[in-house]
Amino acid sequence: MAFHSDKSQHLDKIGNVKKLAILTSGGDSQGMNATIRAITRVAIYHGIDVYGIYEGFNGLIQGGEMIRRLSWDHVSGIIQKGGTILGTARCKEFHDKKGRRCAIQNLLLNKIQYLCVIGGDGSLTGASLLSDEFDEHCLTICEMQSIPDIASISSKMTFLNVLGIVASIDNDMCDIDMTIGTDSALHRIIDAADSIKTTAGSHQRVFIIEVMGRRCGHLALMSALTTEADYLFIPEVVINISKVNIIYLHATLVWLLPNGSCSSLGASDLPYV
Ligand SMILES: Nc1ncnc2c1ncn2[C@@H]1O[C@H](COP(=O)(O)OP(=O)(O)OP(=O)(O)O)[C@@H](O)[C@H]1O
Ligand SMILES: O=P(O)(O)OC[C@H]1O[C@](O)(CO)[C@@H](O)[C@@H]1O
Repeated sequence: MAFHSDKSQHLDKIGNVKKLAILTSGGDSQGMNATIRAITRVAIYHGIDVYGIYEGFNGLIQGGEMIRRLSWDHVSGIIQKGGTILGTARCKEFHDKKGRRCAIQNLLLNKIQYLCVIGGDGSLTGASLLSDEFDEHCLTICEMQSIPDIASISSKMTFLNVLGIVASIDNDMCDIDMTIGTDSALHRIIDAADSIKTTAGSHQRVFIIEVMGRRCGHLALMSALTTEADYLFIPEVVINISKVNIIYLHATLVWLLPNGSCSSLGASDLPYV
């Protein structure tokens, strides 16, 4: 493997090797590993030190062992695997400024100025806040003087570059064709729905299939179309369930709705069929 020949490319303004950290956050989605692999290897190719932050923003707030160096080999053999080798999480503390200040503190301590956040809309909102608040948090951290030499570290780290990559099965991000993970999730739903249909047909039963997608009906809509569902309920279209004509003993009646929509639709009141 040939590495980048221009050594100056990977040095920052004061001559240190650039450090890039990667984390995955929110719901896991197929393709996160391929993304981690691609970023790690391209960065290493350019002479940049790469770090993995484990368990999303939790790991960034915790620091220490949760931030570890990633080598070329660490990301070997993961391209086809679902989930994320870095682990993912939802992190309550990150919603608060105090949590994000801890995150900045750990980035300073590790001298990391480039951060790549792989996740859904929530994760990228958090990442964007981290970038916006960088100067403010640096100032507070210096004033608090809780870390030795923090003022000198902070004076050398004058910026934080944050890159967001949209990975979510929900496909709920505007201006992009498809979020990483959506297509694989769709395949899974269609496989499952196809199997359920044969049982529905054999028993003359109604099956309600709840799919994921949170407040976005994309997965439900696409899978309803491709599996010939008779009814489709999505958050984007409000339907009065009492007006839906339930056809008893319909051979393959399949409904699709994103998770969390059941109670608002009153679907729990449906008659047993
Ligand atoms: N408004 C926000 N401010 C700060 N941090 C946030 C915000 N929204 C989300 N986050 C952080 O990002 C994490 C993940 O967000 P969320 O649960 O919305 O998942 P997501 O990134 O949208 O992924 P998915 O689409 O797979 O659900 C949250 O647990 C929280 O730590
Ligand atoms: O059980 P949790 O943590 O709320 O996660 C479920 C949510 O995560 C997702 O799988 C991905 O965002 C959504 O489709 C779903 O609503």
